[in-house]
Amino acid sequence: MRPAWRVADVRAAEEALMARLPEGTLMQRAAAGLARRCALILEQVYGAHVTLLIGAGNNGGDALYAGAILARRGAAVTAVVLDPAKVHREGLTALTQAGGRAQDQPPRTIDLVVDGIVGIGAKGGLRSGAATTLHRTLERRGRHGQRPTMVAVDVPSGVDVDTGDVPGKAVRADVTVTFGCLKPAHVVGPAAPLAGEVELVDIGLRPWLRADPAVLVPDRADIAQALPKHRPTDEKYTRGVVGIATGSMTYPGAAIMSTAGALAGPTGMVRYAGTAREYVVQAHPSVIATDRITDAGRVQAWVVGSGLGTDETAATAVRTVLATSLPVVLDADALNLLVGGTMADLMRGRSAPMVLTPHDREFARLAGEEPGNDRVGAAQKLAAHTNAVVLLKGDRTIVATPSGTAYANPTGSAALATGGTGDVLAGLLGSLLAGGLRPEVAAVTAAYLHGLAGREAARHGPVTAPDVADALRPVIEHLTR
Ligand SMILES: NC(=O)C1=CN([C@@H]2O[C@H](COP(=O)(O)OP(=O)(O)OC[C@H]3O[C@@H](n4cnc5c(N)ncnc54)[C@H](O)[C@@H]3O)[C@@H](O)[C@H]2O)[C@@H](O)CC1
Ligand SMILES: [K+]
Repeated sequence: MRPAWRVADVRAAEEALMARLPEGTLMQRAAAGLARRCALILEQVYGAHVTLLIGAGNNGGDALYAGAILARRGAAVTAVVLDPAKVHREGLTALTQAGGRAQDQPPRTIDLVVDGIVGIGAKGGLRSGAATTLHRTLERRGRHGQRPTMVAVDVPSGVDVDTGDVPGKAVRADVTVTFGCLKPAHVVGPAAPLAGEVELVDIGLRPWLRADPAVLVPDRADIAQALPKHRPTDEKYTRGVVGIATGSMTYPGAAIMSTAGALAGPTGMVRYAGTAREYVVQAHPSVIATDRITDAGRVQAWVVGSGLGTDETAATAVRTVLATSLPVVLDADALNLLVGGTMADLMRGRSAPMVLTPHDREFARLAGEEPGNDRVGAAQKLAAHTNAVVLLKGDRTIVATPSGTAYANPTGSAALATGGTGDVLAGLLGSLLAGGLRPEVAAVTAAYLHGLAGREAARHGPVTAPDVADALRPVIEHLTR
């Protein structure tokens, strides 16, 4: 897992580390890493036109020192200083001594922009002067008429570093070069896609980061390790049998899609219980189907909700599943049925794992308020309140546990914003729970695989939920090979 830390924790670590080093060491390390990446992007530094956007703090200092390194290698470096009274003096001197220059407007030709407007000292959206300069800069073109490459220093300026919120205008970077550790804005919220590709430069900070990370990001190896490995001695109950209680005569598609998600997972068998049974068996002949949950036979986890509707039959289904001592995924309509009343009591009384999978509107109904600007905090709060793992869907899906650990999924894809893909996710998650994964591991794994499957499906054109379900098996196979 790749951890990301909040600003206060980064500052504390930097202070502890800086106390043992000659002044300016960290900035030199940061600038060296930044210049190295810019040089890689430019391929040929000599003769390249580099513009530095310089704000009032050390973020600008990093950019100025990196600019000095590039100027010494023959780049034409121009610093556009937003507030000359508050510029990083030593950095500016280093730049001019290396042959760079400072002015208040962007030059005509720009191959590469270094965004040193603001870093972890940011408050609110980009200020108006900075936004105007950014706008002008983005109108410029490179030596070959191309759009300039944007490299953000530490974070794209204008984002809220701790929450990943984007309160106003902000830089959209192609590459962000960050120092010491990732910050939440790189991995959650609307800020995450603005960071582009994130490169982490080691400045020796890691041993000094003593606080718990704000959020953890799984990578391929984590997911490959989490996935159950099949053994020759396996039978269906060691692989996990999952029960699906979704869909209805009105919404049979939800039942078919959640079953498809479950079948794509590492399950030994899928049982279905509900009024859409005939449709499900037609679409998936290997599924054992009954009308009622109580007749379903032995399962090791339940998925309930999507397409059930909210009538009495649906409420009975949710109640019946919650009354078992099995792990449960509560999705879609089940979440709406949880709002208020006896369901909440049933949830509180359970000791078996539960995973809630809301999108924003379902979250708002459940929590009584929108997820808001701090999606990690919101998911953590709902998880603590419901005693369930919460998987808050989004471009960067968040998984939060009742004890406060949070994960951000890095494989999100706009392709997944289409009807029925949530059903596939819930089914897959159920099959991972039935396979014995801890609920937060199952949720993180399901989100990751689902995102990869969405990307894979999108390579062949517009994506439908069946495409995502179909893409899951090869994605899982590839990952575990
Ligand atoms: N603290 C350290 O040890 C290190 C810090 N480094 C760099 O220093 C940065 C932090 O430096 P600072 O603490 O000086 O803070 P910043 O440089 O991030 O920002 C502070 C300045 O930005 C202005 N500002 C705040 N919000 C703004 C907004 N929304 N729009 C426009 N301007 C805004 C403020 O007036 C303030 O003067 C890091 O992000 C990193 O780039 C690196 O050199 C590595 C070491
Ligand atoms: K920046």
